[in-house]
Amino acid sequence: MAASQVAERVQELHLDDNGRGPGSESPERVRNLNIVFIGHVDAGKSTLCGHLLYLTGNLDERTLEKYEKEAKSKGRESWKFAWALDLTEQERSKGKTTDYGVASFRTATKHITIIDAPGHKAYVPAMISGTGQADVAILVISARKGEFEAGFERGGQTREHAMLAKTAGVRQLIVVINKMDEPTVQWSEERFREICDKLAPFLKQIGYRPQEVSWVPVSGFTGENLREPVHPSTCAWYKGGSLLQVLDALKLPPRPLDMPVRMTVVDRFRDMGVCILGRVEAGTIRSGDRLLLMPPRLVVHVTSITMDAEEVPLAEPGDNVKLLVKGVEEDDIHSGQVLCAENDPVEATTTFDGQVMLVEHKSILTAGYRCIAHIQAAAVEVVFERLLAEVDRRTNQIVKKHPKFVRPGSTFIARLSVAQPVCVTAFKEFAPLGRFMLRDEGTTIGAGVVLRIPSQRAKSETNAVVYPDTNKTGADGP
Ligand SMILES: Nc1nc2c(ncn2[C@@H]2O[C@H](COP(=O)(O)OP(=O)(O)OP(=O)(O)O)[C@@H](O)[C@H]2O)c(=O)[nH]1
Repeated sequence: MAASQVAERVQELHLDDNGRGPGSESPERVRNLNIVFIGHVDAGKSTLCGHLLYLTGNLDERTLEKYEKEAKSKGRESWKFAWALDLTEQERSKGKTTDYGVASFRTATKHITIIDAPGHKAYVPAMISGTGQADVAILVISARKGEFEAGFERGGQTREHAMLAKTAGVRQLIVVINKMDEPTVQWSEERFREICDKLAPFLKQIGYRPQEVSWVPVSGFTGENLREPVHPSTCAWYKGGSLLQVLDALKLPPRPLDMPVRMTVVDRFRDMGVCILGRVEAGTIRSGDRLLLMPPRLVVHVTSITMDAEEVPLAEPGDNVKLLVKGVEEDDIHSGQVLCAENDPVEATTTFDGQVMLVEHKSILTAGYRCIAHIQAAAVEVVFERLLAEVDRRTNQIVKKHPKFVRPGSTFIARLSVAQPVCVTAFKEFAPLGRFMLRDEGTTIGAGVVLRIPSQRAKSETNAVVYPDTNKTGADGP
């Protein structure tokens, strides 16, 4: 699905009133929380999303019956909830999500936008775009015998997705152990614990602190423990809240309202004029504002702002919005660009120093190596110009200067250059524009944070290599 179809999808789902009418000004308005569903193929992400929409009144009986009939006619009856998000023919006939789907619902305290990311390996770039917009990730694990194991082993998407979520800066993780109803599981505490015990050390290793992770057993298919806590006659040992209760209790991430505007561009299309889809990372955008599109440095006039198919007067950090704009042509706009405050734009660069964690790579890596860097929604070719230092990940101290090569598993600092200018900032100055992921031949090989932009060295008055805040790397670093 092109991201331009997102708005149509949201409308098709008969969404509830989202409380964002013209009078709903900050700070009283209900705050939005973006949640991405990630996990191995067939873990049950789409089913879970569809069932949550149903239980929150955003998927009516009639539509569900329609999906059920259509699914049955294709021999895929059990897929009826998944069809609420898997809307393309290709997705339905294959039973696989190929691009991320978006919908939203309300809980007692929050407006929640859900992003259903595809699980299949081939669709990781779409998953990266989806995750880049999220505040919270729900890592869906199938408890079914053999399925957890297949997803968690090397090459499975459980590890890769969790790592990508961490690198994309998603601080809160909810691990949903799904398919608890399945005959090989039957709400077994032993199976639940076995999965938690295997996953927890891995999550810690990639940087999630135990207090950032919640664990919830559910059945996306029967709906147990989604809205109401699971009945003790089905599961006597689980004493925590239902998935919606856990979501309701989450703290909202801080919103940098007072910073200059930064909105990452995810897509563009034409609909009564030129439209830009993206996520506000900092500042407040009001209709009537003039912004600067970087890197091309074009002035953009915002004529209206739409969120969840409803016009709103302003957009704040964390909001995924559609801007109707004047002053630019559709062809001027590309994913990965950043809309900025006109008097304080982010600069574009083709060179930056980054601290990289090389996770999976078939051999050693040397200067001159090329791969694809995902920087916000942009995918650009990147070259490792120079290896500057190898770093001990735990202490963040340099262990070797100017290494000739680095091995898989190592953390190092390198000077990187990209084919086209990109908008990045040092991670410690503004984290949302300071992260990147590296992929080669369809595999995620590493992740990194921007340490500095060499041309800006004079400003920082130092020639020394600058590191991310050591205290922060455990939580925010790659
Ligand atoms: N028994 C049982 N089956 C489930 C549950 N959740 C999902 N399934 C089944 O698992 C299969 C895959 O479900 P999907 O929701 O399409 O999985 P997905 O993770 O979205 O898959 P991709 O979109 O391909 O990544 C379908 O046959 C579902 O009916 C569950 O809680 N219990």
